Amino acid sequence: MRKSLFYIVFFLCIGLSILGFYSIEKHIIILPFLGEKLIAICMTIVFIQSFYLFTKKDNSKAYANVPKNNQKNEKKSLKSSVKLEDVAGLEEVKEEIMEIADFIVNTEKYKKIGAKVPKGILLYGPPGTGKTLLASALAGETNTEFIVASGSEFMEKYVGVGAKRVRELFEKAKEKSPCIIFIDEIDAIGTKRSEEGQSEVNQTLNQLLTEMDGFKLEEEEVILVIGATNRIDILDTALLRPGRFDKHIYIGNPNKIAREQILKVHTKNKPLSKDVNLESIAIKTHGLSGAHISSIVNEAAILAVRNHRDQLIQEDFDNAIERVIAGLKIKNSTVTENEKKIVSFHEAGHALVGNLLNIHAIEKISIIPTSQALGYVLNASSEDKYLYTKNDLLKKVQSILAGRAAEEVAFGEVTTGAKDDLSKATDIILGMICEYGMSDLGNRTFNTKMIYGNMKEINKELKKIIDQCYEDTLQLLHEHKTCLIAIAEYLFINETLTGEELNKIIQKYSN
Ligand SMILES: Nc1ncnc2c1ncn2[C@@H]1O[C@H](COP(=O)(O)OP(=O)(O)OP(=O)(O)O)[C@@H](O)[C@H]1O
Ligand SMILES: [Zn+2]
Repeated sequence: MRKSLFYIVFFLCIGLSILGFYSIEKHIIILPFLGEKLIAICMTIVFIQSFYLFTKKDNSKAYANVPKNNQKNEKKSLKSSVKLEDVAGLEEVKEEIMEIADFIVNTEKYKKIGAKVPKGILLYGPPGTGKTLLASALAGETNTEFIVASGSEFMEKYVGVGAKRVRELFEKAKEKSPCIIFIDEIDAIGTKRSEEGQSEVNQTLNQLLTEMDGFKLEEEEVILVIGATNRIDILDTALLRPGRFDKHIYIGNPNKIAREQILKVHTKNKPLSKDVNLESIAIKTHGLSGAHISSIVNEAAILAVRNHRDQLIQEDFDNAIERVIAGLKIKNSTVTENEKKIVSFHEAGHALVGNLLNIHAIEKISIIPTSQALGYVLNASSEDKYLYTKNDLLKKVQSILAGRAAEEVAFGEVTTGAKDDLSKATDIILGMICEYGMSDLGNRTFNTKMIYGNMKEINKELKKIIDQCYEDTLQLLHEHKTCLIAIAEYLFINETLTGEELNKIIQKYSN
């Protein structure tokens, strides 16, 4: 509106000036009010407007280089045909997703009672584990529009373009409500904001935060934003706050049972020969993701065609596994059977000692490799504790050393797998000696200078405490060796173990 008024005045003034000059030149009166004064005013206005037009920062030029289809960021929304039955394994996650589906389908029910419908869910975990698949299954189950975007497509070298695209994305979503926006690789826009530089990243993230805070939805409108990332650790904490992505769901690599289920889903429409044993394929694909398994099945089918067979045989799968694993070269992607056995004992040791010394409730034990470790014990979050007795700390050290001790009890020798454990145990004991006055060196602290001055005594004390803890742990594990073996065997076969299953095994063997 303001723009058109600008041009009306501009052309009107040009017209009047031309008419004015013409009438002066020809000595005729075209318009009675068109005197020299008015001509001068019109020319001044034209001059000012032309000056403005030439000097104005031309934003449209900046956008001109942005590829045409991106300029409008035309996002297609679509109905997803994926259903939860297409997502194999991930039983607990599926349950959570079904609860969220109920929020979307029966919004009224929740709004009536004053319950807030979740705005954002963050799915995080290693690549290829089915995050995208889950989001589209949620859209499929609820029959809602599904808008897919990727964090990287909001990143442009032109400042402001990313923010504009985020705005357009949400406008589109409001039109399509009820709708699910899926933003893959959200870390591309959601990294921690920097003080200076990277203003494009900052602006785009700020826009996303504003949109999520502000989506002022009409009564019947429902928009759910699902973000996916492999790197939750680098996300800006502002994104994870309540009201934004406040629900975080971890999606890890599948265990053996889940891998077998994924194999079943992906071989459903493929002719398999009788010799194909999905369980044995599941065992051989330890540490691989759902995406890897899907490509193994596809590779096996290609091999069958190449060999002029109309059925997939076990050999096709074995060769496909080799090819996929060889092509991966990912650290920890798969471990040998022997390593898997050692890791089973190592993690069983941590879990058993943690339980026997009553340190913390255990939620889950896993020997599925991640990029950080070959296995892990996940503690159930208990209430925060700020004060520890000397005995608490010694027990903690024992549970940390229990991985290595279990290796020694089972195999008579230790591996390099306890590197991190040793460094954690050392840190705790150094704290006991130098910060908390909990050693035979007395009720005192040591500052850095003093540590250098008393290095020998501190080292001696450290060795004494850590050796004693290790001895105690070894003894405890020897006493409960049958139980240790039972846990390790269960882990070896099933790859994951819940706290409940662990308690059952311990109860069975400790009587
Ligand atoms: N649980 C599963 N059940 C069935 N198929 C799966 C499962 N997990 C992964 N897949 C297969 O792997 C493919 C890739 O999965 P998806 O794209 O959902 O992974 P992602 O976690 O989003 O990966 P990224 O983090 O790399 O984006 C899927 O299309 C599917 O074929
Ligand atoms: Zn360990």
